[in-house]
Amino acid sequence: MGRKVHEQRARVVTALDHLRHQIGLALGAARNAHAQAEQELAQRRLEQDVVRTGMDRAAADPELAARMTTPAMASVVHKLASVREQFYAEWTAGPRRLRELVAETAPGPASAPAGEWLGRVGTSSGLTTPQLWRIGETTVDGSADSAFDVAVPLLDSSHLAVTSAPNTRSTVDGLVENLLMRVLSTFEPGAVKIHLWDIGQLTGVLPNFYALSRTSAVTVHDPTRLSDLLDEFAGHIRRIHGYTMQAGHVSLRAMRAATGKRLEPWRIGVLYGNGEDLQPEQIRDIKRVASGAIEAGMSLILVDVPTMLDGAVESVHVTADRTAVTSMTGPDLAVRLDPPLPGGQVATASSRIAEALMARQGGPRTFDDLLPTEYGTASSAVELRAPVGFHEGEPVDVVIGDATPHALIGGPSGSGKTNFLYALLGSLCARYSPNELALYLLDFKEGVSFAGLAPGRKDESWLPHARLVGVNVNTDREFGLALLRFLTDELRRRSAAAKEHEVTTLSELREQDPNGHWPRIVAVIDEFQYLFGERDTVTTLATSLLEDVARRGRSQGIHLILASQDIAGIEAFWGKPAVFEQCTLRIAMPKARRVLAEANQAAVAAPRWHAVVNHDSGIGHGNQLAHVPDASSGGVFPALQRQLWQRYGSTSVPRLFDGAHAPRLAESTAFTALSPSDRPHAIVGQSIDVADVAHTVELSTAPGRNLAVLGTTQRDAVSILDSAVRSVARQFAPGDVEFALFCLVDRCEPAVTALAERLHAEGHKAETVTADTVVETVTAWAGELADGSQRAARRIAVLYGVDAALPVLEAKEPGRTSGLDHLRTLLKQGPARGVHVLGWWRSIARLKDTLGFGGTDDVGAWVALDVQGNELGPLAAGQVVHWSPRPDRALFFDRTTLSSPEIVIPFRREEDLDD
Ligand SMILES: Nc1ncnc2c1ncn2[C@@H]1O[C@H](COP(=O)(O)OP(=O)(O)OP(=O)(O)O)[C@@H](O)[C@H]1O
Repeated sequence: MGRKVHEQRARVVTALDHLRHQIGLALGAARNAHAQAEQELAQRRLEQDVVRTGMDRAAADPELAARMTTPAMASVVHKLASVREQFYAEWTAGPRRLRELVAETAPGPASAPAGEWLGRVGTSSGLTTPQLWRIGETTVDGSADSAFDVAVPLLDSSHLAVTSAPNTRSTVDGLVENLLMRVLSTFEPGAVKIHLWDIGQLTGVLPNFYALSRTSAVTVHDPTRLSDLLDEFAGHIRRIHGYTMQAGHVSLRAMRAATGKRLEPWRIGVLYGNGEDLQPEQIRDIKRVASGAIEAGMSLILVDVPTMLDGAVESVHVTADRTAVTSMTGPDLAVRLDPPLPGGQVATASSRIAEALMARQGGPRTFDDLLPTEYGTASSAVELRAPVGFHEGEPVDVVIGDATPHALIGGPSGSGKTNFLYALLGSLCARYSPNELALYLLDFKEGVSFAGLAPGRKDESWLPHARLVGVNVNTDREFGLALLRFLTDELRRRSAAAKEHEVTTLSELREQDPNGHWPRIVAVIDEFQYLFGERDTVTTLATSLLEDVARRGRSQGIHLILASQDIAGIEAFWGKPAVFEQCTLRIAMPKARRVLAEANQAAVAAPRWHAVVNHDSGIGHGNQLAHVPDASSGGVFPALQRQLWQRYGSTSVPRLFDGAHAPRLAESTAFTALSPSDRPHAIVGQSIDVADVAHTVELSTAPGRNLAVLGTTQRDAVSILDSAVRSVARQFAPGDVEFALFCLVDRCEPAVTALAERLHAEGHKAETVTADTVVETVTAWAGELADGSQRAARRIAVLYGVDAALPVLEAKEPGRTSGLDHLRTLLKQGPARGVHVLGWWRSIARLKDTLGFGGTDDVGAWVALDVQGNELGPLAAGQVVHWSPRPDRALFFDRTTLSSPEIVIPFRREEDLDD
């Protein structure tokens, strides 16, 4: 038993010894591995520390030097030395390559030393821009040989954020001035606009730019008005973005490349903060502007404005005098900034660029500068586009088309509205032929502002594009209605044609119907608020017609230009927002109010002879300021008109409607066009209409085909009878008509005699009847009606002052029918037998007396002079008649042709013209 136990124990002890040995071995191996790992770690740490510090600096550092000289670290030191050797062997070419790169992408003033360019005016037209702009240099190993340029991207590429250590403002200013001067000296003047804003300074931001700040190249903004500057930038971005996208380009740069034209200047906004946070909304606006700016050719340089911009932005942190670190070169390289440019030389260079810019923009432009070299070559199929003025030497266009179908022009009296209209009309008419553009011009102002566009006494020429010129229509609001009616008729005609050709727009119609005559129509209504001047049916009708034209005109190429003294004009729109909203083109003359959007104050600040042209319904970002050349002083417009007239003049003459001018029968188309007819019409007076037409009464055989002239105004009454008789006479050969002129009022005798002589001269039979023979004549004429025989000739009885003869006519002799009864017979039965009465009654009561109980049916047509509307109702089928008598106008009603009475202008007899 004892031996067995002993053997067992010995086995255990042996096993344990073996185990201990094994553990000892394992532990020894682990210790070794650990020691090796620690050494490797120390080597890697040393390697890292040396790389971070740099070999040379590490050797000078006691702690690092001690570590490096440890024998265990020899391999590390050796490796680093060989890597460094190899790197420097390659790097010797590095600075050269970088220098070449900068020279290539930052040519000329963008990187060259100032002595080579400072003071010279740039020449690049700005189709492309340098990609980098030098700000300084740096070196990796401190040696001059390995120095290379440090340059930053800016235009079309990036924003720049500059931050500064305390007391480095002069270095920062030097950096910014240097950069801006390189940019300004690269391009021809005007290609870059710089906006300076400094939270702490009203003036004195970059004072060496003073000369440029008097031009549009540099604008210094009020420190309290950052939001205005940001709004302005946002407006430019929206506008530029709008038109580049519309033309199918993603950015201004892409559009420039595609079109080969520099359409806009680059804009650089330099914002100096003070390192403290701006207001949250200002930060938000800066970020918003920054995010869309690059595509619109705008870059921001933010100095000590603590914000992170999205997208492309490079940074420069000025650490000490002329020293900075930049995002281009990384945190390890200290950049030596270029020395500030000599202040005097910068000021001189600024003056030179400013002078060159002013010379380039030219002095005040003239009307001739608005005109193209070749006239009449533009097509209006898509739109009308013409410059109307200039801004900093560049033309400012007005576009009338799909997006801006109608225009509203406002400005106080004398602010140049009429001049603007002339500039616009001249610029348009020189570009578009009368086949492309037709004008309808109406001026409600007293005066004759458009009269020169129609043929006149002084000048035989006219504006060939003008189809209608209406002047002095301030009391003839109906003429405005007539124009609007004409335009709605034209709308209808055009939409019918469009339907027929299965198209919807004018440009498509013109494509489908190339031989059709489809000019764009522009109707100008100056002082249009007169249309809405009273609470009456004219206003109601004008409103609905105007809304119709405004809504539907766009697609049919019918455009309105409404001009007014601001307040009055805008108030006229109250309750008619449709028209106002459709006028997306707004033109505000200086001091115009309410024409632009409420918050848009551009017109307040606009200088004299300028206009704010806004194609965005008056919203601020659409503002384009334009100096409008003088187009209205003597001889300027007429010179163009004469050239255009010589070119196109043989086309039809525009109609001139002059409300202050009494029309003459002999000059009226309605009269001159008359020829013999078996359906004679008596002309009563000129219509208030777009076409040169007259109101007439057909003298047919229907009952009631007689005419009554009512009122006391002898001159007009005589004129109306005169034109009625002369027009009838013109429609008959001698012998086919007979006239009896009843002179019942002595004062009419000269007129009656003159008319009789005229009729005789024309070969007509015309007897003169006086108060003494009136009864005898009507009795004879009535007798002839009664005997039933049909006369070959028509007979016209013309009675001047029937009321004066009533006592004689009413006189009754026993057993005989009175003269009055015979007259009644003539009125009642005459028309059916070719006998008509044209009579003048000086009061309605006397007319009623004449007609007796038979009612008014026998007078189917009447003309009222100084008679109030309410007296006329019974003569107009009981309708309410709105009529307040006014000089030289009359109210006409013919129940067979008119639904309600209309205004006529009596023709003036030649004998009365010198009144
Ligand atoms: N751009 C301009 N350059 C030079 N003179 C101008 C210019 N614009 C207007 N004028 C002159 O100023 C005067 C008033 O201009 P205009 O008649 O165009 O003003 P308006 O606004 O139409 O005034 P109103 O409503 O009283 O007729 C005219 O004598 C005109 O010749």
